Amino acid sequence: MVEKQAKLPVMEAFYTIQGEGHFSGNSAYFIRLGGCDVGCVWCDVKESWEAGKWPEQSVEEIVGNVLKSPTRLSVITGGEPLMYDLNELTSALRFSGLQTNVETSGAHPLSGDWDWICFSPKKFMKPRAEFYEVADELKVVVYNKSDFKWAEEHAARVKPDCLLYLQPEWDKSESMLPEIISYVKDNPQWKISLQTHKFMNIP
Ligand SMILES: C[S@@+](CC[C@H](N)C(=O)[O-])C[C@H]1O[C@@H](n2cnc3c(N)ncnc32)[C@H](O)[C@@H]1O
Ligand SMILES: Nc1nc2[nH]cc(C(=O)O)c2c(=O)[nH]1
Ligand code: SF4
Ligand SMILES: [Mg+2]
Repeated sequence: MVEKQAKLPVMEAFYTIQGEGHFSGNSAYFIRLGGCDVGCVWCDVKESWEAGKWPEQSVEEIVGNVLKSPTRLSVITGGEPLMYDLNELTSALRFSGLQTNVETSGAHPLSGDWDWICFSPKKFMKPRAEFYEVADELKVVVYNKSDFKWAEEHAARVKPDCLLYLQPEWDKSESMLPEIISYVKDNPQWKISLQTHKFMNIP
């Protein structure tokens, strides 16, 4: 019997520098899967939302492209990548010696074997309870002052060793970055994550 291979809608796949969070500054190969139903009003990749717009690729094709780059770090993002069962993709990536990192809102069931889970919960769709157990990094986007209290509610639920990041919403940076700086000085368990790729003008 021939096993059916999973196909996934790939919006784009690119070799760049991880711009955000704990791995910021590391070279990384990004795989951006199309499709998201979370609906964040400030989402910086709204064109990803409609899954049907993007060509489907087999796991073999996806991994083959990653291996053309010299990096050993893969980052699966979207869209919301966990709208799909990612077991097959992550096993193939790991089999090829790649580190598997994911960027997720946690609004869909967890699948896949991950070396690093960046959990970025959203007000627009309640995250699932399992993500608090597995998150390596909690990355809360700060859009207004009420988001600090909201961030603490999630921080109270993650594992004690989960790293805590506040990331300014890109268009609100001018007003919110000073607030974030002050908050982190008063609450040093938090760190700042900036979208450094946007300053570097890279993908
Ligand atoms: C585009 S999302 C894709 C992955 C997943 N859907 C999620 O939201 O985590 C990648 C990261 O960018 C963040 N992000 C999206 N729009 C942003 C914006 N306008 N400013 C700052 N961060 C943003 C998200 O919170 C998430 O951490
Ligand atoms: N360079 C770079 N770093 C990133 N970190 C998270 C991103 C994402 O959109 O998931 C992202 C992205 O789009 N580009
Ligand atoms: S969950 Fe992620 S991809 Fe989906 S709308 Fe929110 S920021 Fe955008
Ligand atoms: Mg991005």
